[in-house]
Amino acid sequence: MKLLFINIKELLQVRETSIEKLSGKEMKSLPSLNNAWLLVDNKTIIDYGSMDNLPELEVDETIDATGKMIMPTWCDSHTHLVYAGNRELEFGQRIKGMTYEEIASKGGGILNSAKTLQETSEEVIYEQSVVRLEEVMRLGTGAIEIKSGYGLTKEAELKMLRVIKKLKENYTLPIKATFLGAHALPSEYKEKKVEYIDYVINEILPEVAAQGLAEYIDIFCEKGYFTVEDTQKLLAAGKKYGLKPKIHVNQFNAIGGVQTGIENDALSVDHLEEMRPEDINSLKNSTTMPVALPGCSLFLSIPYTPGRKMIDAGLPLALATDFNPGSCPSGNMNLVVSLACIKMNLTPEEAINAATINGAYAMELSKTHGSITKGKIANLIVTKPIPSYTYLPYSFGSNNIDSVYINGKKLK
Ligand SMILES: N=CN[C@@H](CCC(=O)O)C(=O)O
Ligand SMILES: [Zn+2]
Repeated sequence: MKLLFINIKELLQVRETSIEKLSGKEMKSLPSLNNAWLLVDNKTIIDYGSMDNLPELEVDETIDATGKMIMPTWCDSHTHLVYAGNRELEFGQRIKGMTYEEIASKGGGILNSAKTLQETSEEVIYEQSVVRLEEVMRLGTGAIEIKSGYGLTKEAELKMLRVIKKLKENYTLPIKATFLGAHALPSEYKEKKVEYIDYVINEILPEVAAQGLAEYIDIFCEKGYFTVEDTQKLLAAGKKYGLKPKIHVNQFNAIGGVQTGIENDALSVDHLEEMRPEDINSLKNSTTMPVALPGCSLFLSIPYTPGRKMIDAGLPLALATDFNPGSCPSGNMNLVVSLACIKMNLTPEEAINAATINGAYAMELSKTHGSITKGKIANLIVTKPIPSYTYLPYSFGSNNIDSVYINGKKLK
């Protein structure tokens, strides 16, 4: 099936050669082609060029994209999209003045979601997750990472990971699974944190690995949750099973988790709302991608990751949603890109790079996704007619997406 898009107002994120990621000043440029055509064969990007030089091509379908832009789909490298129920009651409590930490310390927060998930059947969790996955795909997400971490027992963690596996089987976009057994301390383990970490390492992790249910391992390295020592111990154990780290660090406090992540060759360190100069320095010359989650900052009214400062220091940066019931009940990458510009002072070019190619890197997908490059997978966003790509982050809250293609196929 050959598909030809013609009269594309601007083809964005066009990279002749495949790149892994962009850092510092490189993020300023978003290469594009005006008045372009794009040829897709089945699921692969075959060729592109200017309409001034459109060759004679035999195709099955021609799509006129007059006034519209085409770009790679968003790569959302940090989500908790599989969960049960919601936390709207806590939303009300926060509006009345309680903090996220206070709610968590009273048994709400992650433990609340874990209780609901434990009591919900695998089928129902799957059905609820499908609704969210299809929604974010229609919003332009074409590659996604999903974490466990609302199970907190062997049975419930495996149940979550099986739901992720079923999503992988039934949807054609790439989905990466992360094991986040150390997301919070279950109440049965209060005052017994060492025992819980040992339970995660000795009981759950081997089963996750044996069943091939995860690519990555994660931990919430934070005051009141898990320490740097817990993080070191868990990541070392994960390594034995070939699980690379992608970890939650520096959300409320900077306690050294960035360095532990880097020392353990973390693919990414995520959140980073609280960054010390030494955290920025440690990330220089590392292969670890820093990931900002501005939707979480918006929803919890906490500081935004100092993305401007980090890019100015020469670092790469990826953007992701953190889609979860407690700190960011939205999986809308378009909003994330707007927030990165409005609240973190990223330019539209930097934000789009962070949400495409750098997001792909944070899921080990940059060889196949994240840019318009010959041979890459045709996961595409076709915008509505818009004046420029700056209009995407500028018109925050508007849906500028006309259609989305996954593996060269238009979503219904
Ligand atoms: N901070 C840790 N985990 C999630 C929130 C989980 C929750 O509140 O349910 C996050 O990334 O923000
Ligand atoms: Zn998260």
